Amino acid sequence: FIMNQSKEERILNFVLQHAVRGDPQSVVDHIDKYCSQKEWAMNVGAEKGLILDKTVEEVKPSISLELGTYCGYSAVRIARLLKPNAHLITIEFNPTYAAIAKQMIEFAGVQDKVKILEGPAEEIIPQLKKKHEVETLDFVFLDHWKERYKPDTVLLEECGLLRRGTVLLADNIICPGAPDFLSYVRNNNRFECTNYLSHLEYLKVEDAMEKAVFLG
Ligand SMILES: Nc1ncnc2c1ncn2[C@@H]1O[C@H](Cn2cc(CNC(=O)c3cc([N+](=O)[O-])cc(O)c3O)nn2)[C@@H](O)[C@H]1O
Ligand SMILES: [Mg+2]
Repeated sequence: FIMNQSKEERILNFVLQHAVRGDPQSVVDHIDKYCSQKEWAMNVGAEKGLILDKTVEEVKPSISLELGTYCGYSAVRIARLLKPNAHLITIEFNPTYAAIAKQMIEFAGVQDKVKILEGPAEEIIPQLKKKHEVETLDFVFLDHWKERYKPDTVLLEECGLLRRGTVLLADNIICPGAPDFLSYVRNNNRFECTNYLSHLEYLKVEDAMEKAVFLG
């Protein structure tokens, strides 16, 4: 247990030392092993990760966006399921976390499918069309600050990044909770919502994910 390292560095080093390079499933499994046995961390985890997997397999997105990269656990989890030539853009505003995630994504061998953009989502979302050649998004995974879920959803719509059928999937609907996002999408007749009850990563605490399909 190396004290002068951050928890995120210890997670990365555990993966670098024990997981199989180039094997995204091995990276995902080793992050889950470390965070369930040694130190809790806010990765979406294995149980909610299955809901994420099923949604990605259902949508078969060509262009996906993730808000809140953290150590890259869900970026690797999503990228491992993407079809050839499909891409994930993931936004992370903490440079230390972004550097960890970059190494995690490269070790997993999915770096050709993932683009990490550093900065606050509210600044980067308006740049996606012109600067990052995005037309519209097929899939969005929300896992950043919970009070940003609603404003950034409104921003995505205002920037013309949602099209009929774009699927949003939001983590932590119960814990820590995103009440304004939940009431916004559930009371907005332009979203079709589904709730998936689950548990908080690595704990017995209840949590849920919300799927909100944009109806155009
Ligand atoms: N506006 C933003 N733009 C870009 N990145 C952001 C933004 N806000 C936070 N982030 C980044 O998301 C990452 C992860 N993150 C996520 C959160 C919010 N998520 C949680 O707080 C959380 C908390 C618990 N929990 O407390 O049990 C469980 C979870 O699954 C969670 O996602 N805060 N930082 C961090 O690296 C942060 O820099
Ligand atoms: Mg989360």
